Amino acid sequence: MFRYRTGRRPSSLSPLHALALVVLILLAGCQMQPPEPVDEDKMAIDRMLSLIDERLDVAEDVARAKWNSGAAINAPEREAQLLDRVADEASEAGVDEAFAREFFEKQFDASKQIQRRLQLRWVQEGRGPFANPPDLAEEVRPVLDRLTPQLIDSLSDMQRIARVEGAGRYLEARARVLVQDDFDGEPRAVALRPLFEVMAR
Ligand SMILES: O=C(O)C(=O)C[C@]1(C(=O)O)C=C[C@@H](O)C=C1
Repeated sequence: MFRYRTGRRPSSLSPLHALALVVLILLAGCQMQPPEPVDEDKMAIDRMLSLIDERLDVAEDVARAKWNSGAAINAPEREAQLLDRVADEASEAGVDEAFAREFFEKQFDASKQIQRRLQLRWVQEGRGPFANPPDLAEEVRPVLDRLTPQLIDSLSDMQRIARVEGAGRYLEARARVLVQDDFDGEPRAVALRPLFEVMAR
């Protein structure tokens, strides 16, 4: 038969010991919290990620324009032109030129990955030309051109935040929320690589 046992068990903690234990657990908990960037830095990281996502989104318009015109996905002369501008604007903004260059090269690579994967899909589907493709020179590239100075501005924030403890961890967590993961997240990983390389974990 079930019997409720009364009386103190020999191993019971005294109230003082219990309190000390609670304080110790709380202290350990505080120490285990990984360091986080301050709110202002978090907002700057979110802004950077949103801009990267916006730029990746433009790749589909580029792919549609090129699908109809038959232009090559790789456009090295356009990349060179953009990189010249990036170098000028980066040095004006105090952003390390090599960092800015590497960052934009990876954005081009990510865009080309998306364009190739989309066009491959359209080939497999036996797609014809699009009815209303966007105009590459008049409509699509100007969108990318407007993003360039904003991205450079954001790179200057990233350069400042790079040594902040926990910035890399925050970047990683927020990237999963704010940046598209199309095509198994490969273009996203490519676009973010230069940031992960500089961010403190
Ligand atoms: O403007 C184009 O033709 C694009 O394909 C876009 C873009 C870019 O991301 O800026 C990507 C790849 C090209 O090699 C050049 C530029």
